Amino acid sequence: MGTVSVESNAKINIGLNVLEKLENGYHRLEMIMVPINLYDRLEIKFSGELGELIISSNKKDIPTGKENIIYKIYNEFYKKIGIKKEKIEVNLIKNIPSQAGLGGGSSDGAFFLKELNCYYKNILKEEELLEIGLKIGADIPFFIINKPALVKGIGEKIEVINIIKNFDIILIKPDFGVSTKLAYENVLEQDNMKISNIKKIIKGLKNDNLKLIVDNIENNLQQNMYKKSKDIRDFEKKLKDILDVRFNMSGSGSCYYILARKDKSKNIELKLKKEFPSYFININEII
Ligand SMILES: C[C@@](CO)(OP(=O)(O)O)[C@H](O)COP(=O)(O)OP(=O)(O)OC[C@H]1O[C@@H](n2ccc(N)nc2=O)[C@H](O)[C@@H]1O
Ligand SMILES: Nc1ncnc2c1ncn2[C@@H]1O[C@H](COP(=O)(O)OP(=O)(O)O)[C@@H](O)[C@H]1O
Repeated sequence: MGTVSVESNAKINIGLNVLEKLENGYHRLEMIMVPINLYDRLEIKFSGELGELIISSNKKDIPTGKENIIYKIYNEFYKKIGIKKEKIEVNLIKNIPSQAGLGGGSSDGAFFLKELNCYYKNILKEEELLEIGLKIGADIPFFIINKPALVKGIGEKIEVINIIKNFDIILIKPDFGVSTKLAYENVLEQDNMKISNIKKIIKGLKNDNLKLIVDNIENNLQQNMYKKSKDIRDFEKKLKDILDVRFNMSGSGSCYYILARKDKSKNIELKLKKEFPSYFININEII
């Protein structure tokens, strides 16, 4: 019984290598993922009586039925613990852009799962939560751990890394989204794909060497989408014309980010706001 309010944060991928395609159609990856201070909010009301999940949201383009990741988590959780479902109302305040490569849906799902488990007195262990998460979305396990990490497998092998968080993350997003499925399609058939040197990125993160990080970031899904999508090519050209710093796509996009020291990020923000006011999202940090 009662209502809780939970913030679910976004993430960015700092480097993303697609290594091989697996039997189940998913791809084996090697990437760095970091949680950032950009949040959705879940207002969760436990009724104390049997029933179903009712989702409402401030954003009309978000599904509020069984398509919502939160609904999938709800069904899977009760199936796992083997008790009748409780009527729960979730009001989802979306602030993380959708189809952006920021993990918004996956994060909502992961934080709802952690809250459900907490409501049932931590009936499931972390590895059981990770198992449920992975069944529903490859990015969900990361948000259950929710720390800077080297992530492998399809997204389930998570090795937390201690890093120095001493730079800003400037987020920019065009006015279109990217389907994750499309970003993965034929990615391994592209030739001269540049890959991230993940070891050097980790070294840069551990030693606060921003140049070493930035110089070694590549994203295979970005390169795949660049080949497939004129919209992506046009967007990158616009950024290249006004920026003299590297920018990279997060995950399957369409959000891009620039990593910059705090004394530089304000100037970049002003330049972006002047040239493309609708693209600028925020200056964020790793949390
Ligand atoms: C690309 C990444 C990088 O962090 O994040 P986003 O850009 O979505 O935030 C993730 O791999 C996305 O994870 P997630 O968004 O949970 O993917 P899912 O819903 O599980 O899968 C959507 C589709 O993406 C493809 N997929 C996803 C993960 C993976 N390792 N290999 C894949 O091939 C599959 O075609 C799958 O059907
Ligand atoms: N809680 C949710 N928040 C956002 N999108 C959701 C949610 N549940 C399901 N979706 C669907 O998942 C798709 C991808 O959402 P999202 O995870 O935000 O993108 P990305 O995986 O690129 O970060 C959206 O098109 C949306 O229809």
